[in-house]
Amino acid sequence: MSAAEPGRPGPPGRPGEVLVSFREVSKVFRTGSGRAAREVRAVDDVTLDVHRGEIFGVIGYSGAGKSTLVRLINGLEPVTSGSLTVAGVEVAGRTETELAPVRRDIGMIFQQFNLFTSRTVAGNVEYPLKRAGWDKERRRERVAELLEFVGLASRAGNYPEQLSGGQKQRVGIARALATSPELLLADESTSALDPETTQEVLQLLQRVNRELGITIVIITHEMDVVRTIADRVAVMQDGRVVEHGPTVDIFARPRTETARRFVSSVMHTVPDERDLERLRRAHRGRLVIVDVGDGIDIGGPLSDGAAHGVRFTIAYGGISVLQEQSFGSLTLELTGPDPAVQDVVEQLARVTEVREVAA
Ligand SMILES: Nc1ncnc2c1ncn2[C@@H]1O[C@H](COP(=O)(O)OP(=O)(O)OP(=O)(O)O)[C@@H](O)[C@H]1O
Repeated sequence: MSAAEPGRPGPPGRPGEVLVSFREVSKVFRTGSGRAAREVRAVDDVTLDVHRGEIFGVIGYSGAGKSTLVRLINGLEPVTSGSLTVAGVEVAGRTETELAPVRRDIGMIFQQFNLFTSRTVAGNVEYPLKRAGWDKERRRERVAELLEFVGLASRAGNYPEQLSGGQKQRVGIARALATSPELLLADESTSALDPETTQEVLQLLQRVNRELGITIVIITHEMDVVRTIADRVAVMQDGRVVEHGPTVDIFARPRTETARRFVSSVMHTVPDERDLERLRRAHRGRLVIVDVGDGIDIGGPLSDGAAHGVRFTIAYGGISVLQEQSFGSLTLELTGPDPAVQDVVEQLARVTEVREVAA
């Protein structure tokens, strides 16, 4: 298994085929000894599939277990229990020697780039090729090809300290791609970058995925990163995957409080506590938050309500488009006779998710 090289179109990938499979995977760190002994369940009973050819996002707050989850994939941390396979090969319980062939097919990039400061840009990219035993001429060609792909051909002789953060990450990406891995793990790869540079690096990762057919698992605490490039996403909290699915579904219908908070950090369609306080002061009627989007018809219940003396006002909300689907939420104030308002709320609940704003 080996991904296409820069310059050549990559395989389109076979959507749906599983590349990484977690089955009831846990990772427990044990620190200290005697009375100071402590156990941290960094990854707790995770069952999850990453499909070949996709960009899979892992989002969570600090300490949720994202880095540990991803480090299990290439065996940087051994699994405590459960089964974890990469391209059908079991990773759990393997020795370092047994892991070597699996690792050859996995590249990794890091938040702090982890470049060798004493080597040039070309030297950094060449390093994994040397380790893999490539001869000098092939290494030279491959390095040139990779630097061309990431747009740094003119910086081959520079040292990392002469580069911007975004350029350093592009060197990190070229180095990670050197031996044509099938899977790229990106650990907070844009967290040290400003918003504009973040977009540049994300666009490059998108090209790595689309043009070279490389599957990407990207860890982040920024929902904007997920929105920009992830096809599917897992939301982590306290070591557990509390929600996962296509990015559009998580955005359109977040089911857990954690996912809702991440979505509202970029969507601003759901009022936060401060907004709610203001809304309660400004609106005396019954306030409900309803999810809206393609295929959700809230017009029916609202027109029926109007026929029974219920008026509605849009107090807050918005609608956006992601991957060609529209979704969002509206906060409605309903006024009128109590039984008729109650009837409208029940009718709305039949067509969409309705959350009541407590008075
Ligand atoms: N080597 C280790 N020894 C002991 N505990 C660890 C170790 N690595 C991680 N942990 C603990 O495991 C939990 C999950 O950490 P992890 O770094 O995976 O989370 P994260 O979501 O990636 O957080 P961050 O975004 O801050 O890196 C934390 O409680 C952390 O302190």
